[in-house]
This record gives sequence, C-alpha cells and structure tokens, in this order.
Amino acid sequence: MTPLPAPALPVLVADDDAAVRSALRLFLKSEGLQAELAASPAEALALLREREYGLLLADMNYGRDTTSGKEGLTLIESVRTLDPQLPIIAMTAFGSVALAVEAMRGGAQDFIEKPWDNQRLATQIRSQLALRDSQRRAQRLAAENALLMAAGDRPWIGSSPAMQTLMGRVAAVASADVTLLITGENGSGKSQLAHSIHRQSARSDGTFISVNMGAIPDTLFESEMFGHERGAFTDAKQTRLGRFELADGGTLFLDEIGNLSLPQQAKLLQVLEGGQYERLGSVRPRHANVRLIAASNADLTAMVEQGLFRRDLLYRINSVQLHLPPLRERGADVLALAEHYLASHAARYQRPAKTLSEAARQALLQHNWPGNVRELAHCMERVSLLAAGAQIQASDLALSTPSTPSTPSTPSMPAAPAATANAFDGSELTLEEAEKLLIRTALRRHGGNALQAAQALGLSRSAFYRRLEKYQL
Ligand SMILES: Nc1ncnc2c1ncn2[C@@H]1O[C@H](COP(=O)(O)OP(=O)(O)OP(=O)(O)O)[C@@H](O)[C@H]1O
Repeated sequence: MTPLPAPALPVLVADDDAAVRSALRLFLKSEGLQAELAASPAEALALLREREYGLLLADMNYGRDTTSGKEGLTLIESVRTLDPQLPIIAMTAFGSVALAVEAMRGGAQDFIEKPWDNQRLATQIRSQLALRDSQRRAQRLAAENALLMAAGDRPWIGSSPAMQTLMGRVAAVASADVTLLITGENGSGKSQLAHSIHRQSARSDGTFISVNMGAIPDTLFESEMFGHERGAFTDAKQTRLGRFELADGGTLFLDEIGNLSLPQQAKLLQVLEGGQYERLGSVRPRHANVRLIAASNADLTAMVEQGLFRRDLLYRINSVQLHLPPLRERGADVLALAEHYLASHAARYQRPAKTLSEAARQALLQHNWPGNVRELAHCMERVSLLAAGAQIQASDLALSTPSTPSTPSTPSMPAAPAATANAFDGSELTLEEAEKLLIRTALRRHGGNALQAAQALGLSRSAFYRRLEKYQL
C-alpha cells in the first residue's frame, strides 16, 4: 500500500449520526489519521472556515425524514466555494446511485455507500490525499516559477533624454540577430540591458546564458565555454556541456569581455569566425547557434592600442555598440530609480515605504554615482533599513565621500564606509540583513570586484557566489 503523505492534514467528518461519527473517528485513527467531527452542514462549514483539512467525508442526508440528499448537495456546493480543491468523499445510503452521481457532478471526487467497506474507504482516502498532496506541490512550484520569472522581468527605469536615445537604438537592433557590444561603467545596467534585449528578441524562448569572462582561469576556459567529454582530462569524470551549448538557440552574454587573456581571446575568436566548436576530447564539430552579446566597462579601443585586446576580436563583437550613459548623466532618472528601490524594499521587508525630503532629492541629483545604479540600489536599501524617520534626510544618505567615476584603472570606493560601519550600532538587523549589508559594503569597497570582496570577508569564491545568489545581489 502507498504510505500516507506526511504530514497529513485532519479529515473532517460530517454526519448527523453520532454512532457513525465515532465509528469513523476510530477507523481513521487506525489509519493514522486525525479526525474532526461535525454533526451538521453548518458545523462543518464553520470548522472549514477555521482551518485547513486534508479531506471531507460528507454524509448526504441530515435530519431524520430527509432522504433526498439536498442538504448534502448544498454542503458540497458551499465547500466548493470555500475551498475549491478540498477532496470530498460523499457518503450515500446503499443503492442511491443517482444521488452519488449528483454529488460527483456537484464537485465531490468520490463516493462510498453506507454501510461502508473499511478497506475500500481506506483506499479512497489514501488516493485522494495523495492527489491533493501532489496538486499542492505543483502549485507551490508554479508559484516559485512565477516569482523567478518576475525576478527575471525586472523593470527597466529611465526616461531621461540620454536613455531615450539609447532605447531607440535598442528597439532597432534587439530583434535582429546581430552581435552587440554593450559598454558602460560598473553597475550602469549592462547585464540587465542584455537580458531585456534577449527577451525582446526572436530567441526569447531560448536560454539566456551569462558568463563573467574575468572569472574563468585560463586552464578551465575551453572546458567552461565549449564543454568536455568524459575522460578528456584527469578530472573529467562526467561529460560536461559548455556555455555555448547551454545557450544553443538562445543568447550568450559575455560579461567583462575586456578581462579575457590573450590566449582566451584567440580561442573565442576562432569559434566566432568558424561558427563552430568542439567539446574538449571530441572531434565532432558543433554548430554555435547563439546570439552573442558582449559587455565591457573598459575602453576596448584603448586596450587594442595597448596590445591588450585583439583588434580582430573587437571587430567581431562590436557590429553594433550600445553605450549605457552613467547614472550621473541621466538627470531625474536618479529619483525615479531611488523611489522604485524604496518601494520595492518596503514591500520586501513589509515596512511602510520611506519618502525623500527635498534636500535628500537634491543630494541624490548632485552625487556623481561612480557605482551607478548598483550603488544607488545599495544606498536605498541601506537607508530603507536604517534611516530613523519615515522621511529620508540628506544626512541619512551619507553621500559626502568625494567620488570618482569607476573605471578598471581607477577602482572606486563610492559609499561612505564610516557611515556603513556605524549603521550597525543600535540598529536591529536580522542575521540575514547584516550579512547582506556586509557583502554589499565589501563589494562597494572593492569597486564591484567579487574576488577581492570575497577575500576581504574571508570567504571562498564559491561561498561568496552562493551568498550573492541567495540574496540576489
Ligand atoms: N535602468 C535600470 N532600471 C532598473 N534597474 C536597473 C537599471 N539599470 C540597472 N539596474 C539595476 O542595477 C543593478 C546593476 O545592474 P547590472 O548588473 O545590469 O549592471 P552592470 O553594468 O552589468 O554591472 P557590472 O559592470 O558590475 O557587471 C542591477 O540590480 C540592475 O537590476
């Protein structure tokens, strides 16, 4: 027999006959199930309003002279409005098949005739409970998926003239299968733009695979990008799909492409030129069916002049270049973004949304945001959690640190570390909130460099990335 799904919710028994109720309670107990008893439809409905049940076992006739089953049918109808998915087993008098059919039409999942056969009833209850359990699991999954989709569908905020010009270009090229190079400072939204271009493209049903090119050591480059066959090298215990293969039919986003070493650049160029690649340990060529979007915060043309980036690779990847303006050039977008973050933090932490004082708005407009939208997001999260009043003052923002735009050669230290450190004093952060704050501060201090931030916190790279993922940073 299939075991009962655990933990099983109690079964509600509705019957006007006290002897039937206690017999069913005993029987259910012997089956490992808890029962609650109702002597009338009204009592049953009152109990159902109070808590969740696993199943309803409902008699069809209440009151001595009634055999029509009307009361039972009305009960089923009311239960269906109250809890559309609660399994119901109707109990009918022996031989009243027509009523059983009506009960099933009204929304009961099954029926049993009185006097019932224990074995048969046990089987019916088990299968209904198991079905309900799998439905609940499917619903939970669907809800989680919807959340994930929503997370992937982050709003894109920006109506300043600079952003409108960019979005005009994006609209023109998003659906063409052309290779794109997105340039812009750290945190200006390159990844998010790449993602939304993918969603607007003909490949939106395919996968969007993002690879940080600065994070792959030379020795693992080919295996990461092109995959390997089992046994291709000592540690290759399993066949592994590379990023090109994972992105097949979709978009491959190569973030921080300026961080590729020269040997890695040569290997990438070879694939882009030939349109095919091989898994390590295999001679079978595979067609690279991906749309490539690359991003860089470095001046690749200058890198070409310095001999750090291959000119032919640059030509390959920048068929169309999209430049994201730094946040300080986006005028009032800063305020729209700030308000968006205040509202979403308030919703996430179930606190009332804070507002910005006029002086705070001016401070936001005047700051030069070297860490761009990411810095603004962190700043808004910090003040949502820590600012004392319902209105955020300019001093709460702690934007006094002189700041310089972030470029690879001049890593930035945007936020005020002193203010962040003080923020712990007297504030009641949960462990998770404190951990997030530490990670964000470390990232900010190291100009968004994850490896340095991980080292500063004494975390291994993978432990650090796990936390970034957990907190969706
Ligand atoms: N226009 C925008 N509207 C809303 N949110 C944005 C916008 N631009 C960026 N963001 C948010 O700011 C954060 C940083 O953006 P993103 O990671 O895309 O920047 P990036 O330029 O790729 O950064 P890096 O150079 O460090 O890789 C993300 O949380 C992103 O959702």
